[in-house]
Amino acid sequence: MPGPAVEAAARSGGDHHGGCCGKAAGKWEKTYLDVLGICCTAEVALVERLLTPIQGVRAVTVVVPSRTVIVDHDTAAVSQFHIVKVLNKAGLEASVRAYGSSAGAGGRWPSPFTVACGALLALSLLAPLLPPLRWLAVAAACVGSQPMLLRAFAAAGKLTLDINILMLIAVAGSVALGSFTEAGAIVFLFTVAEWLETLACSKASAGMLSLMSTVPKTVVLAETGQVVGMGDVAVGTVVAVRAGDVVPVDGVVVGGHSEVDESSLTGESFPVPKQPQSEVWAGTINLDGYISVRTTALAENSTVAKMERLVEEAQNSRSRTQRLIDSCAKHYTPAVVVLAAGVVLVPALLGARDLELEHWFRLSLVLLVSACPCALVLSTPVATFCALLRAARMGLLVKGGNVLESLGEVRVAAFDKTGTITRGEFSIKDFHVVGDKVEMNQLLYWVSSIESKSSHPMAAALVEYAQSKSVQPKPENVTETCIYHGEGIYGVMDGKQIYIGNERIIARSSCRHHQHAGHQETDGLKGVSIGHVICDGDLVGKFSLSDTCRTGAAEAILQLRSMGIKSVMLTGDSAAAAKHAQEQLGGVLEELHAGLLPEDKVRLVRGLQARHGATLMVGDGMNDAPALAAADVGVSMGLSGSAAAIETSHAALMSGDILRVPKAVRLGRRARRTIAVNVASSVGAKAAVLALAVAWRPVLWVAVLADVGTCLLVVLHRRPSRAARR
Ligand SMILES: Nc1ncnc2c1ncn2[C@@H]1O[C@H](COP(=O)(O)OP(=O)(O)OP(=O)(O)O)[C@@H](O)[C@H]1O
Ligand SMILES: [Mg+2]
Ligand SMILES: [Zn+2]
Repeated sequence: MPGPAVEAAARSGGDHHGGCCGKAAGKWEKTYLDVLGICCTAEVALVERLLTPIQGVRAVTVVVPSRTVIVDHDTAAVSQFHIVKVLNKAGLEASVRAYGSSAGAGGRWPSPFTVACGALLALSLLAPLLPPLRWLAVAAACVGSQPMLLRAFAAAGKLTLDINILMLIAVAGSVALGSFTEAGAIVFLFTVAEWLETLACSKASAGMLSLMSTVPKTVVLAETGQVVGMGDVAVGTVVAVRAGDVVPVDGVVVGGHSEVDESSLTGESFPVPKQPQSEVWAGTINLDGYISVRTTALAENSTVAKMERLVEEAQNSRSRTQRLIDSCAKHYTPAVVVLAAGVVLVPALLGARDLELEHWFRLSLVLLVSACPCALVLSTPVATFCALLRAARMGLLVKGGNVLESLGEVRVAAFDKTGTITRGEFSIKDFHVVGDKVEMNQLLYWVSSIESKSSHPMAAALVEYAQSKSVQPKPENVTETCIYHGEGIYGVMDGKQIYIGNERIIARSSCRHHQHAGHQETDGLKGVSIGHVICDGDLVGKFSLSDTCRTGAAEAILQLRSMGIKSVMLTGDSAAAAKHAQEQLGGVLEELHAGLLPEDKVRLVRGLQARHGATLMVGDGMNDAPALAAADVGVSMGLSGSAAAIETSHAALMSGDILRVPKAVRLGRRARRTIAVNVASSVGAKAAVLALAVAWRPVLWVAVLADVGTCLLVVLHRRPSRAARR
């Protein structure tokens, strides 16, 4: 394992950076930094203002709940250590996260400032015995506020009003009022709370998917045994993967047999058997056996790299609630600071003196301390961050906070049949020629060669069936193909125009004498899907295939029903096949819609949204993309074909376990509840402190305790519920 190198998503070849900005095509790197000094979104503005102007920095992403800053920069123009220096000059305690290590290495122990502050404060409590000791409280405040001073100056320099400035004013105010102990207590409370928050957040960021850290940087070429760097591997290269190795690339097995642990991607820990033609993914573990794999995607385009980028972007995409809170927070802080100033200036101008003025001054300090909406502003991102991570660990990639919120609001679930409710592994029940124009082997040769061009689950079954009759498909002899979603596939072979598909494709092929008589001989088999082969306008073959429902499909639909969510099936397959699946499920589905074209699915999803509200659609990412995009939450299932699906759907379920769908809805609901509790407690605590200050008397350290206490509560209030853990 190479040393802690930062993820080098080196984009090789004609990198689009080389040209456009006229710089030497540098090596773009993503540096992950732990920045302990981040308290809440107030510091996000500060970090962005510090880093964005640096020459060579292309993008800065701040993930507040894990105190992670991800900087996309050109190493030729700016080194990661220069970036760290800029952040540390502002007292943000930044460090480069070593690759694959658990994040947040720093912050294990309170900083020496905090310990010294605590010790001095404790000594100052002996002041009744020895009065001069009370000055130790001021010393405690000065020692403990070192880090705050640095950040306050940096924030002031960048004209951002952040918690450090407010706290310093409050400390200075209480020293001015002669309550030294209170000044020391504010600093001590604040720095201890910061340290505890850092501990909690480093645990969270340790969970941050650093999947890429599991992917090796070198590969072994299969034919020469030579070890080469990942950057030199082109698509189509055959690499060797020995037992115990981590699969280095996405690819297709071309030789050997083994079992692979895909839990890093799907969250499912049972080993999956792999043989020639099986797909394997980078980041999964080759448990036993030796396989040679033909690369189908380069390192940074691998599914695991897409997953990692997706989780990062998801952390950064703010949900509707969060945007609302952040915009309120932006106005809240300056408004409260102005109010705090007014609360002391007005009485002073009206001639208030001594005790009365002191009361107003204390009240204005309490207002100041309550001015930073830390807890409120953290309430959404922390809960969202943890929920997204938990989802990713169970193989569900959710694209951001608002998708998570929508998951929590779902009222109806629409399921695609093939590959979603059913395994999408068809078996051929019957395959025969019609008429005497074409004999069987010729038919099998045409069908399997043309179907080799289709990614439809039925196509694989038809190709396999032909091979079982020792007919080898020759896709290279297919001179033209066209996929008709919802109908079938068209291909030209040996000068013949061949259509393969369902009823609709017969109409499309303007098949001359299609008699409906054909139905009865194959409809006998219950619930099978019927396929037709038309060659130059003549019906020359028929076949029927059937699929089995996934285990757990009925259970998943029942669980959704127990959560008040109704389930419907939308399928392009025939009504017989849909009814057959419904019987296998024990009739749990409330509605069946069959024989749909992809655009029909979109129309039906919109109908469900209009009738019931938030709609969840679960389908395979390929031909259900429009319906998945139309739903409030479109979940694509299955690891294969997920690369495309990840782009089009709102969430990608990497495993085939349909029981994760109700689990995901529960996760969304739980995240919404946590956010509501966090918002209520942070607003409630501030209101209580202010009410106490006005009604009784303003006590500064209570205000600080309330502020940092609710921050801590929000950060710690993330226990995964038993349900979500199950
Ligand atoms: N490559 C193909 N070969 C043969 N028939 C096909 C092919 N593609 C589609 N069809 C026919 O068109 C019908 C609809 O296809 P479509 O992919 O829209 O739905 P589906 O995937 O079968 O079902 P679902 O909508 O539940 O996923 C299929 O049921 C099948 O009868
Ligand atoms: Mg389909
Ligand atoms: Zn804050």
